[in-house]
Amino acid sequence: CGKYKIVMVRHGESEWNKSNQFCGWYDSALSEKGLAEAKAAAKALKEAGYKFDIAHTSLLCRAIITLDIILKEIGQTDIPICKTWRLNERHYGNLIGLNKAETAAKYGEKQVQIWRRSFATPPPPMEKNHPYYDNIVNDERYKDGPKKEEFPMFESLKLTIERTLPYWNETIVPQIKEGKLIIISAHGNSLRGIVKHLDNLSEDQIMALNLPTGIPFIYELDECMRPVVSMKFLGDEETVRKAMEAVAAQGKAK
Ligand SMILES: Cc1ccc(S(=O)(=O)Nc2cc3c(c(O)c2O)C(=O)c2ccccc2C3=O)cc1
Repeated sequence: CGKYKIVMVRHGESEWNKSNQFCGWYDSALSEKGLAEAKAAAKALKEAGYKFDIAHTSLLCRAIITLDIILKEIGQTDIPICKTWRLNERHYGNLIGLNKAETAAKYGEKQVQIWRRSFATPPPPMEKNHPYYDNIVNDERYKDGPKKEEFPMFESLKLTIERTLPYWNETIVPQIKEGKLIIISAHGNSLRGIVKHLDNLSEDQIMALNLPTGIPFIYELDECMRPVVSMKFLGDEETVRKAMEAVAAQGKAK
């Protein structure tokens, strides 16, 4: 087995996921289903009996509340919680708030297909007249970063990964090496950045990987931070089997 372990979990459905709207840095709450997914993740972690030393999460409440539900369930609400914009979901720019039909109507099906398949092509920047511009850009939760002049108005998956990995390498890895048992509660695309890095996945491989929501997974790492166990899902047999099948099937999807 590996020298080190780390637990990660992708938060569940948000209200804007439910209404099929691009969410990104908009602070959409967990839906009832998303809360239930957090509770299921919490039960799985309680079963597993991990004693965490520290937790990391984003500045968005859907990830923070998922973490809170987990820590309450396992009776570890006293551990330090580090919140960082670097674990935020990808910033979908001017698409934030649009649903599928509005996106296609505004930018065309062809452009949607290009964005859908690309690693480095960003969505259009959020404009000053965007309905949620002030809500996001002027939120005081960003007082400790990113700097005003570097505040993203859009992110490709590439840009998202490039701002998540420094946090992994400079903050989380040293804590793992100190022997801390860590839990990360974050988002589909920020967790993709960590998984891509750990398993040395290609751009195509990581774009094909949609992490299941509300199912904690473990990485066991050797002393050089190389995975000896990758993405081991936690939960009842049925949940774990379905998650593994879902991830395996994506890898094959052409
Ligand atoms: C809110 C929403 C819009 C479009 C869809 S989709 O059925 O067309 N599928 C889809 C669409 C996209 C994407 C996607 O993964 C997807 O499944 C993207 O990743 C994406 C990234 C940056 C800009 C635009 C997109 C994007 O339009 C699903 C949900």
